[in-house]
Amino acid sequence: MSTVTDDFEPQEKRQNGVRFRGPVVLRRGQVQESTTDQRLLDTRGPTEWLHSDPWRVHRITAEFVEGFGALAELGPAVAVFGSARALPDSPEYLQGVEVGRLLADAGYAVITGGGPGVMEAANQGAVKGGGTSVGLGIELPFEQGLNDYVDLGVNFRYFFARKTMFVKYAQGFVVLPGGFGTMDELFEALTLVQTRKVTSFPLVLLGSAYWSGLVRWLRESMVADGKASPADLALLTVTDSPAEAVRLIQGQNGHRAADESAAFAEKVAAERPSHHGPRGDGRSERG
Ligand SMILES: C/C(=C\CNc1ncnc2c1ncn2[C@@H]1O[C@H](COP(=O)(O)O)[C@@H](O)[C@H]1O)CO
Repeated sequence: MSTVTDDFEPQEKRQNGVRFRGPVVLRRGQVQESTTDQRLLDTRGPTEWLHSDPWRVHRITAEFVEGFGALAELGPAVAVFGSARALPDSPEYLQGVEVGRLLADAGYAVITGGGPGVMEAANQGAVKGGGTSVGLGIELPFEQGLNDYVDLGVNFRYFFARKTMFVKYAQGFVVLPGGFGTMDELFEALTLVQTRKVTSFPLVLLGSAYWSGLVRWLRESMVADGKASPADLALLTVTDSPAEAVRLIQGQNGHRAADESAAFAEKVAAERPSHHGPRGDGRSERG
């Protein structure tokens, strides 16, 4: 028989092997060792999950609604991606802090995946620069929670809902060295720009030593083999300088985010108390 309760239960949290589901605390054998994404995608699981999928749509919708609601008034923002495994004294972490700070200086809110490594670094930089530090966390089997530098955080169960938020609320991506997660985020954005689903969306790769091998492969294999065009490759810019990365973002956005921030703040103030104004950045709506 199909069960609908799971689709409306509150967000789950896990700490030291204990699972918290709203007011419910689960220990030992009661702890369910899978995430919502796993249960949605796992066709080998008990059939109740398959029958309850139609009801799950409500929870997916709620995740979009909560994300849109939390980020609607963010103003100009840039997403920073990179390895969850970068250690605090690594060059990547230090560059993440620097780029987060410079983006904040330039008037951008900084959006990350809210996790450790480069995400934490960029959030730390945003805080240091006096900017808005945003983390869009994801429920993972080895969940670590939002890093301490996230000031505005939203936790997602579904990767696809979370990914929509990055593209919808950022004006560009700065991508530091990373693994599968970083590649996923980079190539999703590349595909959206290539197919003109998103326009004027700078994609800056920070760290030429790491990225040049990938760019070479894209040019010498993918483009050479006719699987993408040289113009598609030109959508990516590689730099070693966080300052240059921010300039590239500003250049493609056509104006300084600080100007937009001020205009946006005025617009929001004029529209209070409704708090439901448009994005105010002059860009078309995404997602
Ligand atoms: C693996 C570790 C922690 C995992 N925690 C994460 N929290 C939030 N977001 C994450 C996490 N891991 C991956 N992501 C997303 O993918 C990108 C980084 O993945 P990569 O494979 O490390 O490149 C990142 O931008 C996130 O959006 C700690 O050991």
